[in-house]
Amino acid sequence: MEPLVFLKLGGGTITYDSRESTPRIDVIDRLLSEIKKAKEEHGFDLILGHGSGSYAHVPASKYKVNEGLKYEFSRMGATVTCNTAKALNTVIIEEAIKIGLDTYPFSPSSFAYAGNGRIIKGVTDGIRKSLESGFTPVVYGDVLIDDVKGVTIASTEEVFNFLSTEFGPDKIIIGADVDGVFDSNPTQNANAKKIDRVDNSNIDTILKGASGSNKSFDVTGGMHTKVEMLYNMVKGVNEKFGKPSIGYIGNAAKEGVIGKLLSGKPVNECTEFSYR
Ligand SMILES: Nc1ncnc2c1ncn2[C@@H]1O[C@H](COP(=O)(O)OP(=O)(O)OP(=O)(O)O)[C@@H](O)[C@H]1O
Ligand SMILES: C=C(C)CCOP(=O)(O)O
Repeated sequence: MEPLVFLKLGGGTITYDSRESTPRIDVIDRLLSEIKKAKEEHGFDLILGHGSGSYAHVPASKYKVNEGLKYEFSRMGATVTCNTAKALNTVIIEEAIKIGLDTYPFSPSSFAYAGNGRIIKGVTDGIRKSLESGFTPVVYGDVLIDDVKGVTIASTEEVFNFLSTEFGPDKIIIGADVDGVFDSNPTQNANAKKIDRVDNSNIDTILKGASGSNKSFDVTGGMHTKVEMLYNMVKGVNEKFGKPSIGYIGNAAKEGVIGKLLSGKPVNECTEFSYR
């Protein structure tokens, strides 16, 4: 069996923040090419995920989708948000087709079910079989039907968290628009210092310095949620599968960083996560 890697392409990297529902096609193509090359050279299995950026975060925030079916507009808002998330997924798949990367889309709204904001059930046979058949399955942050709230938002990290308990990935990479995790928000504090490693010894301190996203429309918690969920995934794989899993938050906006992380080459623009 090949090593299994999860890779998220952050919404802030693959879309324009200030232009609603506008993809950065050049960045998407570069990242997909880095992925294709690394896969051809190193032969790992990959589950690819992508955030929503200025696509679904905008209606999710406008229609307060995370509050569930509370308002008269909630059902329509959930459908618009779900459809908008799918629209970016369609762009990613179209670009992968052009580049020759064999992807296959899996919408979390169709395979996963939530309970009070967390995924509690999901059918993953199709994802497993697609991996065995040589595809790169592609998932994304989506709207899910929720047992308690009616509907909820599941970030790509939440989807990865669920899939990590099923598949036990060896490596989990979160591609963001910063060089990793800093001791405070680097886009607001020029003196912020980058953290090279996160593990059992410093996770609590690091979480204190990791705040939300800079984007006004973000509904999934920014860097704080990423740090918390990535650490928990790495820990969870270690405990459930009895093997190490290594995590990275790295700068997907800088050329070559994702390719190197996928290939196991040294990278400065990242923070490494482990559990001992
Ligand atoms: N301690 C920190 N270290 C690094 N970045 C931080 C920190 N605290 C806050 N941030 C902010 O978090 C942002 C990354 O989170 P954000 O949710 O915007 O990423 P994203 O890749 O667009 O993800 P998503 O796809 O979930 O929207 C950075 O651009 C930065 O402004
Ligand atoms: C806003 C929606 C529907 C999903 C957000 O997912 P993320 O961009 O991975 O945080």
